[in-house]
Amino acid sequence: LTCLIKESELKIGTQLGDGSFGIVHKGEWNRSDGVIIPVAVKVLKEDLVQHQAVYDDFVREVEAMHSLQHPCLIRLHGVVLSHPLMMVTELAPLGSLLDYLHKECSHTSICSLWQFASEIASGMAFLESRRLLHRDLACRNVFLTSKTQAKIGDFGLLRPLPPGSDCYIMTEQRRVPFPWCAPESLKLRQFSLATDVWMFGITLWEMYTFGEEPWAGLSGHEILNKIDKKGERLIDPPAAPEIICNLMHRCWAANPADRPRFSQIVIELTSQS
Ligand SMILES: Nc1nccn2c1c(-c1ccc(Oc3ccccc3)cc1)nc2[C@H]1C[C@H](O)C1
Repeated sequence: LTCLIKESELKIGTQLGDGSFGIVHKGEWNRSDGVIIPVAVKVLKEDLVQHQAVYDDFVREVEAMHSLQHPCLIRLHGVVLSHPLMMVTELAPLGSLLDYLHKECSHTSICSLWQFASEIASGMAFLESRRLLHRDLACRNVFLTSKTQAKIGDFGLLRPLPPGSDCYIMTEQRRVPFPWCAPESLKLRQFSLATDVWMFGITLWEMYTFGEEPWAGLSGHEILNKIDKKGERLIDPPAAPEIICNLMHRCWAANPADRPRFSQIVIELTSQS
């Protein structure tokens, strides 16, 4: 494992919050070359890697994540194979985009949101180019390393697409974020590059509503009924420019094949800004 970190190299500080799969602390990593790096340390929940098979699977995933380097992805520096496991990653001093939107609320300028949207699309286009799914794209899993830099995190238990197929049937009992899910994910537990695009549309909606909860108060069944049977979609956020509303609706096309690819979305968001 190329990215093993010894527990003795880590100094764990204050708790930053409760991320997905575990608690996150601020920390310092005393790298073997003597450089001290500010990091975030995700202490994974025990039950996550209980069984040896899951543990081995996870260690393989980490190898894949460690190899992904992109300016719009939170860098995974390595893991500490302690009990519980710890993931040592790049620190995002401004925390999650969701918390930032709630705190800053409408003080976040529309052009900052546009810049964040372009950066998220760019990070997702990189995952798409490696045929890797995120499966849990949402504002809670986007982090700010500065007021002008958003990075995607928690591409944690991403699953490489089975060779030759373009969708992944979800099996493990991982909790599914219903309000962010495409109809085919809710109906058939299918996840694909196109379902990541649907989730990007929901993430855009979260951004331009400054962190509102999509389909608040509805059950998975009620959401599926609305988006699948009735073809309903979330209300256009008043703060969203026409072009962003148009993009959201294309990401929410009922037929996955009609949704844009991230490579296309990046071109639209960067050429217009
Ligand atoms: N890196 C961070 N910096 C500051 C605050 N943070 C970070 C992470 C965080 C997110 C994901 C993660 O694990 C990864 C990252 C990349 C790829 C795979 C897993 C570690 C920390 N989580 C938080 C806080 C926000 C949430 O409330 C907990």
